[in-house]
Amino acid sequence: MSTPIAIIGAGVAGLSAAHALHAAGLDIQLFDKSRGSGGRMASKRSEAGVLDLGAQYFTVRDRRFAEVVAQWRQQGWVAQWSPNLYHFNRGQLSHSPDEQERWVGTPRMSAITRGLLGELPAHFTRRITEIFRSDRHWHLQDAEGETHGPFSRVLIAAPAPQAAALLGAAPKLAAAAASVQMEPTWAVALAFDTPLDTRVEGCFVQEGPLDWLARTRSKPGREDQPDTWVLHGSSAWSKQHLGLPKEDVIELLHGAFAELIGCAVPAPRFTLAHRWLYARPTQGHQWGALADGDLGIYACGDWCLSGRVEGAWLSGQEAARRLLEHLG
Ligand SMILES: Cc1cc2nc3c(=O)[nH]c(=O)nc-3n(C[C@H](O)[C@H](O)[C@H](O)COP(=O)(O)OP(=O)(O)OC[C@H]3O[C@@H](n4cnc5c(N)ncnc54)[C@H](O)[C@@H]3O)c2cc1C
Ligand SMILES: NC(=O)C1=CC=CN([C@@H]2O[C@H](COP(=O)(O)OP(=O)(O)OC[C@H]3O[C@@H](n4cnc5c(N)ncnc54)[C@H](O)[C@@H]3O)[C@@H](O)[C@H]2O)C1
Repeated sequence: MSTPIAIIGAGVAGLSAAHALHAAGLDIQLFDKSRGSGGRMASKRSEAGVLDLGAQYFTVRDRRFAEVVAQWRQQGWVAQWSPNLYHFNRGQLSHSPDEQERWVGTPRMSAITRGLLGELPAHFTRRITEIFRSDRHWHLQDAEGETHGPFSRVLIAAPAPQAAALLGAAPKLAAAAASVQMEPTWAVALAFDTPLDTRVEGCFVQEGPLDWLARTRSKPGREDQPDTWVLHGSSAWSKQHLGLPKEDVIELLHGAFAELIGCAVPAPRFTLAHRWLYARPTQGHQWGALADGDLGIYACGDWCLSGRVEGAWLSGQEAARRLLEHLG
């Protein structure tokens, strides 16, 4: 058996790379600090059903991604979502239909990463704190003080600030990752006993504290759920209110929602708030992935491309391609 490759991060990018490397016949091992896969495309189980707190849907622009999404559809991992779309601007809620194809995981966003993970070897609740070289191989140190290895190569698929912290052995890659600013997003979920009397199923909000809101049961595979809504704070608002207690965030975003939705909004029977510290890069890049083939260190993630699900998947593919190219 060959010395395996370590992949840090089991979000879309890490799993995209893992798949490509596994398909090429290489041994890989995934490490993630969370309890499961998905990263920012994770879904949370709650007493009000499953909630997509991060990525809400994805669009497809790249041909290679279109091909893989067609396979995911055949496997039953994704379906098209055609919400009754609105936008809110200058105090007005307006119907805003368009022709864009939008996709969601079924019956939850995390079905995609769960499918990609399959039987791949993975270690969860392992926050990697250091990557070091010894005896011509790489080793990982985790937050519990445990060491993992040896590995022939290491691929880091974490958000840019977290990747930068692990890239000490590759200063040029570390500098590139450290140059990427990522902004936070507060996400709030509200569940109502009586369905809200509105036709809105998704809304782009262009002013005030909110950026986006979606009605969960309008998404395929979630029709039987209670009437839950996911609200996202804007980057500016989320940054300004980063340290606010969750109860206050819920109260403020619930208030903003009630003001714009245009129907009576009773007290929710269930609420939840989640803070995404590194939700989105402030700008896209065209790096594809970062690589130092001599050292055997690679980095990928949405921040290397578009800051979206598609960018994350493509970046994972590019990191794997460059690794395989270096292997010859
Ligand atoms: C609120 C929100 C809404 C969004 N909406 C959309 C949308 O509608 N459409 C869209 O296309 N995109 C959306 N996005 C963006 C999309 O979710 C991301 O682009 C994509 O999921 C990023 O995937 P990734 O694999 O690059 O990173 P991540 O999903 O962040 O995966 C990185 C993984 O690395 C792990 N990790 C980090 N550091 C360590 C460490 N030291 N040790 C071990 N593991 C570590 C993390 O736990 C995580 O699982 C949204 C994001 C957020 C936060
Ligand atoms: N909140 C966060 O942290 C986010 C991190 C990363 C991405 N986020 C949002 O994801 C979607 C995905 O972008 P996309 O794939 O380019 O989607 P899109 O549907 O094409 O929308 C892009 C952008 O265009 C505007 N828009 C699109 N359709 C309409 C419409 N029918 N009416 C009005 N405006 C429309 C809107 O501003 C969209 O944001 C994207 O929403 C990221 O914000 C969140």
